[in-house]
Amino acid sequence: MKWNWELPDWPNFEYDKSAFAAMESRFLTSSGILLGSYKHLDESEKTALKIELMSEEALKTSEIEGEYLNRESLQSSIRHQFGLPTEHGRIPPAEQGVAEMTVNLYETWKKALSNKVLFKWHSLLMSGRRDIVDAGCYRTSGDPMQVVSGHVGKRKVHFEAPPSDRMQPEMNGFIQWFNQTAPNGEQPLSALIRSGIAHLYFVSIHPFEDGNGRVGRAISEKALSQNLGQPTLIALARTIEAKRKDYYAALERANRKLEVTEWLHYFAETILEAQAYTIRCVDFLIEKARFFDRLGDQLNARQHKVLVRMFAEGLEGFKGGLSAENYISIAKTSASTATRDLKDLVEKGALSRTGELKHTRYHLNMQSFQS
Ligand SMILES: Nc1ncnc2c1ncn2[C@@H]1O[C@H](COP(=O)(O)OP(=O)(O)OP(=O)(O)O)[C@@H](O)[C@H]1O
Repeated sequence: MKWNWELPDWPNFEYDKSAFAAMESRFLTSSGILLGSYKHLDESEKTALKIELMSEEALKTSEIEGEYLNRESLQSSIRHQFGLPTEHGRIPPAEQGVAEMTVNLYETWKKALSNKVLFKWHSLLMSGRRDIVDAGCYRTSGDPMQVVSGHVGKRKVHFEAPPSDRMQPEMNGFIQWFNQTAPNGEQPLSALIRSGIAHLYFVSIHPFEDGNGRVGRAISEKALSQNLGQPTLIALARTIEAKRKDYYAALERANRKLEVTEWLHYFAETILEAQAYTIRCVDFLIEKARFFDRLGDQLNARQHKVLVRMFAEGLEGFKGGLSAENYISIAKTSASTATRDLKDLVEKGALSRTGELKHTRYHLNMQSFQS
């Protein structure tokens, strides 16, 4: 059976456009909501959110292929590139590279795609990799480029990409398609369809020796930013990573045909889910600001410190809730003071309490401050 790029109509992808009208309009509406909420944040909160979401994306896009990077180094590197103070010392090359690529993607979203941009991203991603022969250029190896899984003897080939000598013409075609389908191009496409085709089209060519998934996800985010007319902080890689198997399965079902409605459906759902996460992050920050506005002068220094620490855990919250022991260790106080402080926080509606005796746990009571 042939791969998609071996079919006579390659790369003319087909799909049922009408199947995406509702999702496209949901995407645009939610983008408007996001923008509206974002305006409620002050400058320092906006910066914190930007750094947090960008480093999470950099972390997760690497994790998809099993590369586990250091979160603090990523954050530090991103902060540094935005000219913000950092505490971290030397940043390892892998973290530095992906952080630089993430910032470049954010800052140059408007620019047309080109070989040069892709080469730059690739060389950044390959920073510190001595095993890569073709860094910052398309692959040249005469060996087949395959996506495989399993150990030797039980290897399964999920996909084989076009041979290396086709890379430059294939990529010229891809780049031309990407720029032509931009909102200001000759054949504009809607956001979700364009972003989804861009990803599948790019990973089907698989032009680099390594890093194709990461560059492919960056391309999809660039497409979304261009269609929205502003840089997105969409948690795409985070959402893909959370259901990594679905991602591989969706690609595998799509790579032998040019009818891509099913793939686009998977990808559009993923983008909407990613966008919903970003909205929750913004809402969380707004809620946090309201929470402290409301309670600020009623809190003692220990209570304030512990609540700040709980909020630092983000949307996922303090795993399993906060215990009295956690309070004692964060506030550096005695058991009796912790008991009194915690009781007071529950009475003030700042925390809710679950469990009894040594299983007692405390959770941020965000809902109680919603108007
Ligand atoms: N069946 C498939 N058909 C086409 N593309 C696939 C398939 N399965 C996986 N892929 C893509 O190939 C990528 C892996 O490509 P590659 O071998 O270059 O590793 P990588 O570049 O290190 O990946 P990543 O950037 O995600 O870490 C996946 O992330 C995915 O985007």
